[in-house]
Amino acid sequence: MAAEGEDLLRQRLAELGPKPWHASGSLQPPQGSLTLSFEHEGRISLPLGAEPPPDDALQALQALLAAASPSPFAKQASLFGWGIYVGCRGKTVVDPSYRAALELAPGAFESGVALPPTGVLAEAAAVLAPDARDMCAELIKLNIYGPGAFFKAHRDTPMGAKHVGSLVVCLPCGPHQGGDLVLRHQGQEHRWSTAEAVAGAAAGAPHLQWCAFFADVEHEVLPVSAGYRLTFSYNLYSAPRPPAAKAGGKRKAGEQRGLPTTRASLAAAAHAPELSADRDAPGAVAALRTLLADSTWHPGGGKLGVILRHKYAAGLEGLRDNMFPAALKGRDRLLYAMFASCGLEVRTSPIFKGWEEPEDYDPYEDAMAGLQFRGEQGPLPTREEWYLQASG
Ligand SMILES: O=C(O)CCC(=O)C(=O)O
Ligand SMILES: [Fe+2]
Repeated sequence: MAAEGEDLLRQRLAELGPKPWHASGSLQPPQGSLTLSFEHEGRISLPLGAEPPPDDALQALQALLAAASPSPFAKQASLFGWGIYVGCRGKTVVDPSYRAALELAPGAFESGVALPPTGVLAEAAAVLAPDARDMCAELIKLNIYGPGAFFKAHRDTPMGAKHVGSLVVCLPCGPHQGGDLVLRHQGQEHRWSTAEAVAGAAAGAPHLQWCAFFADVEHEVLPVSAGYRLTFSYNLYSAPRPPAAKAGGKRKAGEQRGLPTTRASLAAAAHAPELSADRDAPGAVAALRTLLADSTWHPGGGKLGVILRHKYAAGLEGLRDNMFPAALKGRDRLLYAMFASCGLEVRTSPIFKGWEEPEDYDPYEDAMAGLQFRGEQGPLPTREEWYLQASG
């Protein structure tokens, strides 16, 4: 009876798909704010204007391209722990077969729109970090994608325990083709077509388009086939200001980079799509309640183990003490809500694998192969059972 109940709970948990892991929107910038000033008194006003753009707009664009440099990207040497993502900064390299785009560092330009409006932060926070008291955005760079530019699939460099995700804001430069941002997470794909968004908004006043996603979401910018696609990249932190880089690091405090930091009135995000265990996981909640009501099921108490689906850039203590459960993302947050609403005590129990293991190495599969090889008798432990044992 209890064994059947456990099977049903396992099945219901497996059926839970990923919960919100990206958000997007559009907004009209304050009038006159869509200008970028850069070196040698360069200045460009967006949008570029009629199609084809007037000569002075094209000249300004050429000057912007001349001021920009090829975008490097961080080749990541990362260590993945189970449930926890300990990011190690990799080497930053320029490799045009991986990322062909131009960029301007925050200190190299000024703009009236580099600061994302509070509304964007509040909307992004409502989806990505509903419990966060603060949310700030740290401008990383201005990306410039001309014809042929792209950025292959990657994950952004994890920036510590308060790093929630990335925000990309597309500027209304003019029509472009291609350049979709494709997000992938746990078998799901979301395509953010900046070309369509820009074209859709072109009829009325120019709009800024934005898209935010968790830091562990893989994403890729497909090749731009015509026109120019200008975006700002930001890191989002659940903190009032970005963390200062370590001594000796390239970056000092965010403010010293002249970066915008916004404290959002997050409470204003009234339409926060709060996760509710009863609404979003009714089958799993029912299965768990039935089990809990069964007096033959672990009469003296027991442990249930569920593997986190997201990766977290946090030390062990960070995830266990400071950030748990506020930092939990998407489906992990839902699971927490579900267990807590049934009166269970919930905690994280980190499980590590070695530094040398490849990213897709699964210690469970390895251990099971070992057991089978040795001809062990009896049913093999489930993944959850094995991890629970392994974590002590
Ligand atoms: O421009 C975009 O849409 C994405 C940029 C990006 O992925 C990055 O800067 O890491
Ligand atoms: Fe990225």
